Amino acid sequence: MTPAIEARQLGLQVPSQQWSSARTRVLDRIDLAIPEGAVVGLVGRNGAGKSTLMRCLLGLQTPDEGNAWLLGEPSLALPDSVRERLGYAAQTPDLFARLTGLEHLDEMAAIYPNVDLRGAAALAARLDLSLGMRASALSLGDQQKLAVVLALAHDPDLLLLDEPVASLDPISRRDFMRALFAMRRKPAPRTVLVSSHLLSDLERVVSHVLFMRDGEVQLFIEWDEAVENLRCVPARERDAMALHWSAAQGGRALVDVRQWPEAAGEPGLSMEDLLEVLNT
Ligand SMILES: Nc1ncnc2c1ncn2[C@@H]1O[C@H](COP(=O)(O)OP(=O)(O)OP(=O)(O)O)[C@@H](O)[C@H]1O
Repeated sequence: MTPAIEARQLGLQVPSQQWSSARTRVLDRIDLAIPEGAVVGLVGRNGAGKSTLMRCLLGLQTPDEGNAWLLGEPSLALPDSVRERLGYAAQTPDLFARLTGLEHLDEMAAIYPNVDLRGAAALAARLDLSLGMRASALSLGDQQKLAVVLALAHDPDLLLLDEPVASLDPISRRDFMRALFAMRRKPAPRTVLVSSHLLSDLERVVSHVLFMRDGEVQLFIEWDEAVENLRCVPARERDAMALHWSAAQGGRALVDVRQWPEAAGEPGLSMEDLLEVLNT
């Protein structure tokens, strides 16, 4: 089956400093195939390249190496038939300051055939967001909520959300994550790529995790499989059997219990453990 999101050898370099010819690699030959219906948590420290990856996947930024495809079509030449099936909320909400939430939805309804105004209003109400206020009058958290409501309004098959809950209060975050989780239960498979630093929130909703560091994909795995088979264990030295090793906390290794059976008794895996071992 065609992956919902695919990247092959996707690479991007940017100038290291304003007046220098040196270049920094922001995306490092990324290969990726995200199956339809996956809800993928994109995790990495600040500057890992998460937003840049999303923009390249969406064709909003042109990579200087490799290619990407969304729903089987090249990211840099997406036909309208695929654009209509995409939803995207950027890290910084991209709104029209003078328009209210309802006016944003009307604008969308004029472009997209299947905008569900009732569903959008219901989600806004669940998130305690007023759709009658101009975007410029909304708090940053409410602007983020509106961006998410808009990204979901036309019931997209593929949703890319860049830190959608960073400015949300805990109750809105919980409601939003529930809405995201409910999407997985819809009959049609729906694919979601969502970046967040709020790992305990992600743990509840994702089917897969994608860890990035310095523009590279370190790990892409089904979360249930990771929880079942991976453990972080104390290890003073790098062992050939370890998948990753970190010198932090006296040394810790990421191991697979099928190759390292004594790790089976270690405490269960959390995303925080994984991030720490993969990033220190
Ligand atoms: N157009 C650009 N020009 C210069 N540097 C850029 C450009 N685009 C991205 N970068 C750099 O690429 C790196 C990755 O940035 P990106 O925003 O993708 O990271 P991120 O993982 O989303 O970070 P965060 O968690 O802080 O949002 C950063 O060091 C950023 O400064």
